Amino acid sequence: MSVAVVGAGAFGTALAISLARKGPVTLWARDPANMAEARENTARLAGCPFPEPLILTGDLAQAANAGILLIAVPTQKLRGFLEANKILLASKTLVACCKGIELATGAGPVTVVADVVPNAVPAILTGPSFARDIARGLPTALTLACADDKTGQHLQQQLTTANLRLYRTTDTIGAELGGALKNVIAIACGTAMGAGLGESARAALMTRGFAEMQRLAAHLNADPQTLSGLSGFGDLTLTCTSEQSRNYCLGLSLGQGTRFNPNTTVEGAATAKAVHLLAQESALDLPITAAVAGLLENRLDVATAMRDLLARPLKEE
Ligand SMILES: NC(=O)C1=CN([C@@H]2O[C@H](COP(=O)(O)OP(=O)(O)OC[C@H]3O[C@@H](n4cnc5c(N)ncnc54)[C@H](O)[C@@H]3O)[C@@H](O)[C@H]2O)C=CC1
Ligand SMILES: O=C(CO)COP(=O)(O)O
Repeated sequence: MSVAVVGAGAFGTALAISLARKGPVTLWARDPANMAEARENTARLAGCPFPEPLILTGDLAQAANAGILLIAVPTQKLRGFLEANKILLASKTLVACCKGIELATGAGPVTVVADVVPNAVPAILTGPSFARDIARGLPTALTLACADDKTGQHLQQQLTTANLRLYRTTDTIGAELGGALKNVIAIACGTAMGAGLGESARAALMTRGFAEMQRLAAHLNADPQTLSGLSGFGDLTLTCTSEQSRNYCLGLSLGQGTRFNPNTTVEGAATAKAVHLLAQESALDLPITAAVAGLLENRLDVATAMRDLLARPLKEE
């Protein structure tokens, strides 16, 4: 079955470049003109030329000729994109390539796809990977989650490349939660590092953040094993420790009190608010997520957030 990538941001472009190394792949962009001339996405992924088999198009109908569509638009834009194009996308295998929880509904990307295009087969591709690493052909391992295991096996075969190794699960809820929540914890870690609180504080936030991820996952009936895999623990590790991460960098600027470019895609910002709301509705204790939401909504400053976290009642690990 042929593959197309829909959405030519950094991640969509990188996936298309990677897949084009093993055969023809179509990349749909809202505005392909500059990329067509340069054969490169200079705005989002400069320095990574398109391989010859990458077919760039601005015509979504052309991309939708493929049976498998990788949808790489930010989570908060996913529903609108699907609504606008659901006739073209009907009956396709739609693989969400985004990490977040929808602010308006508390739903993850797979649920959003299933909601809007009920006759499509939904899946998600997630895990530790910077777009530039994938585009450069560096070794990367990701999680492919699809509730229908037969389709999952097919996707795993189709989307694995020489450098991009996919593991498979049927636990779509666990996979989407891992990818969404690690961004929130990365903002917390960046904030701590930016404020000069040190690497021990970061390790504590990563570990207790992981406990929050597991708590929410259990509440939503995800498989705890999934959170320990690439889409959870793996991506948490990458995102909380690298200045290549936009979520981590937003945190750094919060900690340092410096300006951050508001046009940057930082999925953890809306997700922190969405998950904080969800936790309040379900009486779940997610203190790091609550602190990140408070910082982003200017209800808290860094010193107060840290003091509050340290002053919580002592408990068993
Ligand atoms: N950049 C990275 O290293 C990685 C990103 N991701 C995930 O990929 C998703 C996309 O992120 P990036 O590609 O990095 O963001 P980006 O900021 O580079 O690009 C976002 C793209 O979405 C397009 N877009 C926005 N709204 C749209 C709409 N309504 N309809 C159609 N297209 C629309 C924009 O034109 C842009 O091309 C995010 O969920 C992110 O978490 C996942 C792994 C790695
Ligand atoms: O998801 C990513 C790495 O796995 C990319 O992280 P950022 O969105 O924080 O840049």
